[in-house]
Order: sequence, then structure tokens, then C-alpha cells
Amino acid sequence: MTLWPGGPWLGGTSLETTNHWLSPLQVPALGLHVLGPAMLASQKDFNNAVSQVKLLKEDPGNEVKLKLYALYKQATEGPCNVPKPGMLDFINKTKWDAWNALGSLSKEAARQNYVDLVSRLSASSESPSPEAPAADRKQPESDSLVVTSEDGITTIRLNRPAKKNALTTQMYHDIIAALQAASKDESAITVLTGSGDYYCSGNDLTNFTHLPAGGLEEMARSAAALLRDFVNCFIDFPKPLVAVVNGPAVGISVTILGLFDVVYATDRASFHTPFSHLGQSPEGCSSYTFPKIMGSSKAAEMLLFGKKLTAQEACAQGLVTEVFPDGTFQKEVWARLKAYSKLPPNAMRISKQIIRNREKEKLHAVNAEESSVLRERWQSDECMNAIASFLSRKAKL
Ligand SMILES: CCCC/C=C/CC(=O)SCCNC(=O)CCNC(=O)[C@H](O)C(C)(C)COP(=O)(O)OP(=O)(O)OC[C@H]1O[C@@H](n2cnc3c(N)ncnc32)[C@H](O)[C@@H]1OP(=O)(O)O
Repeated sequence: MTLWPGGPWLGGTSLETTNHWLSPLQVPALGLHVLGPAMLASQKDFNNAVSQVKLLKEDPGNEVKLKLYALYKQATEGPCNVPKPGMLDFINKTKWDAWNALGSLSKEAARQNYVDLVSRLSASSESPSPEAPAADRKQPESDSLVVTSEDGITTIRLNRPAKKNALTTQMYHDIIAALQAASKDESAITVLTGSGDYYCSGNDLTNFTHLPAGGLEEMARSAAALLRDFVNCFIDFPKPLVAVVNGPAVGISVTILGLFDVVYATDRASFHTPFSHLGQSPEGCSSYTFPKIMGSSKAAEMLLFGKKLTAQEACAQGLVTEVFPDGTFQKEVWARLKAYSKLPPNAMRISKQIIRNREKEKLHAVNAEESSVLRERWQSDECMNAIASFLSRKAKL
């Protein structure tokens, strides 16, 4: 089996010829124990991904191939418990190291990560041009998102001030498209900010009132898929990503801050994740990033009890990089960003890559799990009652 004919791997010896490592014929009947609702990739998805790898047009490079190998082994055989190859058996030792580095990652999560990785590789090998100029950018479908590019900075602005920039389903799609375009445009830095007095009041709770033909279950399924795609874009975003938090932030607009590189906030901002109040659970990888950023008990106070942080508190906890007086916020922040945007863009990209790569697989696994749990939560009475309360004007945060 030759996946990338003529591609010398690791010093001229093909990894696959030493282990036939991606042959779908070798996938044993797994009898997998599925953890949650069907958010994690099925065996069929996994088998498809294994076949898809062979169709990739470009060689993804040794590092990625090793990752695929390790995830494949973990997904099919579980944690590495075979003896470590000898020092001089370079290729098998490298493969063993990659597999062993996955530690106790479950078979299901490895399978999911494998499917995600293959889908990203397939998408990028199909993308027509690496540098889509800003002028070619597909404009958002509605006025609720405004995307501009100037001075080496692409700015994605939430523009629904009358609704405190609450995120409609269309806005999630538009933000995904805007991030994908920004990742390929010529700007050095990408910024997310809001119009008006709020940064963002989180998920628009009326999203839950548009029930599709398949009812609540179908609504929860598609919302979980959208959430997962949305958060994946932040995990994978390749350039410096800066949040300019111009006012209070709620829900998902707070949780994804843990995936930004830098967060600047006005002293009027606050940070609120009232998931328990809403019968929901954390998303945006916050169940992982928040304890890492602020320690487990501060994270628990926010994520379990919905403690609202002031900008100064969020800065002290490490969620916010710097707080500015509201009167000079815009002037100071944009002057600083303009200066940063003049730095060599490739160096910034590569530095971000090296930082993010250490965490990427983990973040994707966390995102998959959080989305899966929320899919269930959204069908719970606790959640339905909280949303009904808000919509009937009985409850406000
Ligand atoms: C598919 C992916 C799903 C990802 C899931 C994410 C989870 C979350 O994000 S959880 C967080 C959800 N957000 C909320 O619970 C916030 C709800 N809003 C409020 O509690 C308050 O509106 C506020 C504290 C944000 C602001 O209060 P304030 O008194 O200053 O202003 P209001 O008069 O309430 O708001 C003006 C206007 O905007 C509407 N609105 C504000 N936020 C939302 C929202 N999140 N969803 C829907 N609508 C919202 C509010 O109803 C008002 O509308 P009207 O002028 O028509 O009454």
C-alpha cells in the first residue's frame, strides 16, 4: 500500500511499509463502547476517514502522518502497551513515541480526533488558494456581522447592539465563514469585537424556539454540530486572534476567550457564564481552558455557580490580558494593535502554531465532549424551563 508514492518518510523509509499502518483491512471489529450521545464519530465515520486518507492529494508531511498513525493505533488498540523499540530502530521508535504520547486517551476520543484530522486535511487539500484577498471575501449573510480589513487587521464585529449582540444561528455560520476567510487573507492579526454597549450576550435564546420538523431532538443535534464547528474554528485559527471586549460578555462569548491569544477589555466589561442558571453546561473548551488559566476553584465558581467577574478580576485571573479605562479604550487598543500588525506575519503565525499545536488534539477532544453533553442538556427540563422563563420576561441574568 502506498499512500503518497515516492514520499520518503523519516529519513527515506516509508513508515507504512514497516507496519501497514493505515490499511482499512486491518481495522478489527471493535465493539466500541460509545460514551455519550452519538456526537463522537461512529465506526463507519472512522472507516471512511481511513479510506479518505488514501485519497489526499498532497502529502501532509511526516509530523501529521505520525499523528494519524498514533490516533489510528489508539482508536483501534487503545493505549500503547507494547515494548518500546530499541534505540537504533528509529522509525518504529518514533511511531511508538507518537502512540505512547497519547497516554490514556480513550479509543472513542482517538477515533473522533482521527476523523477530525482527516476532515481538516481533506478540506485544506481542496481549498483553492492559500491567500484569498480581502476583496474576495464572502460577505456575511446579514448585517449582524460586519467584517473589514485595514492596516493589516481583519476585524469581525458583532453588530446587533439592540439585542446586546446575542448570537443568532446565522451569525455562528457567518463567524465561521469570516474566520475561514481571515485565516487565508493578507492580514496579520484578526480581531473579534462588538458594536454598542455590549460585547456579546451569548447565544440568542430565541435560537431554541425555532423547532425543526424533527423536534427538540433534531434541534439539539444540529445546535451541537454547529457549536462544535464554531469552536473548532477558534481552536484551529492560525493567526494571532485578539478579542477587543468593549462591554459585558456572557456565555459562549466568554468561554471562547480561552482560545484567543490576547484579550483586551474596557473597565466596563464583565464576564459571566451562567450555565447552571440556564440548565446548561460549559462549552468553548472552557471546561479545560478555564481551570488551566485560573485554577480549578476559580473556574468552578464561574462555570458551576455563574460568578460574574469584573474586568479587573478577569485580568487578575488571567482570562483578560489588560484592562483599559473606557474613555480611552478604543484609542489605546487600536493604536497598539496597529503597531503589532506591522510585525512579521509569518513569525507570528509560526509562533502561534508552535504554542497551539501542543494542545490542539486535546482541545478538539474537549470540544467534542462538551458539545455532546450540551446536546443532552438542551433537551432537559432544566434548560427548557430557564429559556421559557427568559422569553416570558420572568428571568434576566
Ligand atoms: C449553537 C451554539 C449554542 C452555544 C450555547 C451557548 C450558551 C450561552 O451563550 S449561555 C448565555 C445565554 N445568554 C443569556 O442568557 C443572556 C440573556 N440576556 C439577559 O439576561 C439580558 O438581556 C442581559 C443581562 C444580557 C442584558 O440586560 P439589559 O436589561 O441590559 O437589556 P435587555 O433589555 O434585557 O436586552 C435588550 C434586548 O436584547 C435581548 N437579548 C439580550 N440578550 C439576549 C439573548 N442572549 N438572547 C435573546 N435575546 C437577548 C433582550 O431580550 C431585549 O430584547 P427586547 O428589546 O426585544 O426586549
